[in-house]
Amino acid sequence: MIAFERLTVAYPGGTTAVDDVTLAIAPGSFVALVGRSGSGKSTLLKTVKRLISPTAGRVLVDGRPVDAEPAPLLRRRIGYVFQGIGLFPHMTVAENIAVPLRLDGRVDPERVAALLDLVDLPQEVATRRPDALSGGQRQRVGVARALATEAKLLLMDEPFGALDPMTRDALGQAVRTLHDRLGLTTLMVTHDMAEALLLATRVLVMAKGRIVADTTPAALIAGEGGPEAQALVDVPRRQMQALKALSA
Ligand SMILES: Nc1ncnc2c1ncn2[C@@H]1O[C@H](COP(=O)(O)OP(=O)(O)OP(=O)(O)O)[C@@H](O)[C@H]1O
Repeated sequence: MIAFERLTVAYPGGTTAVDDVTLAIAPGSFVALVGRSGSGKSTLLKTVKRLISPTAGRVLVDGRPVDAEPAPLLRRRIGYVFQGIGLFPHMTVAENIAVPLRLDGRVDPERVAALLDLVDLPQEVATRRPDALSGGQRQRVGVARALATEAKLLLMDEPFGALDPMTRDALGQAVRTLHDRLGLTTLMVTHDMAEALLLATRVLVMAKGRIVADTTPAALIAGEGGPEAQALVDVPRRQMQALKALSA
């Protein structure tokens, strides 16, 4: 569904954010992209939606280079959820969800209602503005909007970053359920290795612009994937041990 071929992104200041990355993501997979701050995760993700152009190499979606069609057509096929969500504050929830539908020329109140159902939001929030919702509810609106045009590819950049742990956990599970139910291909950037291990079918670890581990959650928990990956897995592992020690 996505292929990166010898992809390099160097920013004008001289930082090579993505350094010669080659990998393919199969349809239906839920891939978590983890790594320390500044390792290049967001930059890699943004090249899929053509928000950033590569310095070298190319990105393919559905077997076609992303620059083979006008950007709006490409973007319509890709749902994108990020931490700040970017809801329009002066529009109602329904209007926000309808933005991609309007661009498509097919605003339909029934579709908006179905999307609210899909993300488990009550219909009564449709007429509220985003500032009258909780952070978790706003994030659900972001997911509904991302899926409005029936995109099969979902990109998420720290989608639950600003949420409390219980809301974060519930939303993570909800997105995984939607992924399974709708047959999506999902690529999610997260700082949280526990979240990656619990939600993803495959985990990519980035360091200094390179993919340094590409494996399954089970293999990572078994101690595989190399030192960078294990440094990240060690965080939830140590927390679990500390909790066990407390209850002993
Ligand atoms: N617009 C930009 N101009 C110049 N350098 C940039 C730009 N955006 C990102 N960078 C640099 O590129 C590198 C990778 O940044 P990127 O945001 O992709 O990392 P990240 O892994 O997503 O980080 P974080 O987890 O903190 O969001 C960093 O060194 C960053 O400072």
